[in-house]
Amino acid sequence: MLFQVRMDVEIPTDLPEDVAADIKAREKAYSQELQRSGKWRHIWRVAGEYANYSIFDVDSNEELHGLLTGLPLFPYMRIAVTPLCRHPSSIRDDDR
Ligand SMILES: O=C(O)C[C@H]1C=CC(=O)O1
Repeated sequence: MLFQVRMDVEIPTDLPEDVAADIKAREKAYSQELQRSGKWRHIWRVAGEYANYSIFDVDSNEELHGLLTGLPLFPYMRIAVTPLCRHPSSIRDDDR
């Protein structure tokens, strides 16, 4: 199951810099591990914003929920999820 996910990050300005740096480092490792696993298929920065558009490929809504709530930055994010399905004109075999 494919989902487009938009993540907007809002780290409080009063969060100590070292704490924020640690969370971002753990977020990067978590994200890259999921990308290597194929669960997090794409990630794109929204130009000019601390936000991304991502594509997740998961087995269920529950799995997506678990992955998103496990993000180290989750407490500081607004997340919007859009379910996707194959477009009849797609020429890509892996769009499912
Ligand atoms: O930078 C972001 O968009 C937030 C988050 C998503 C992956 C990651 O490494 O950080």
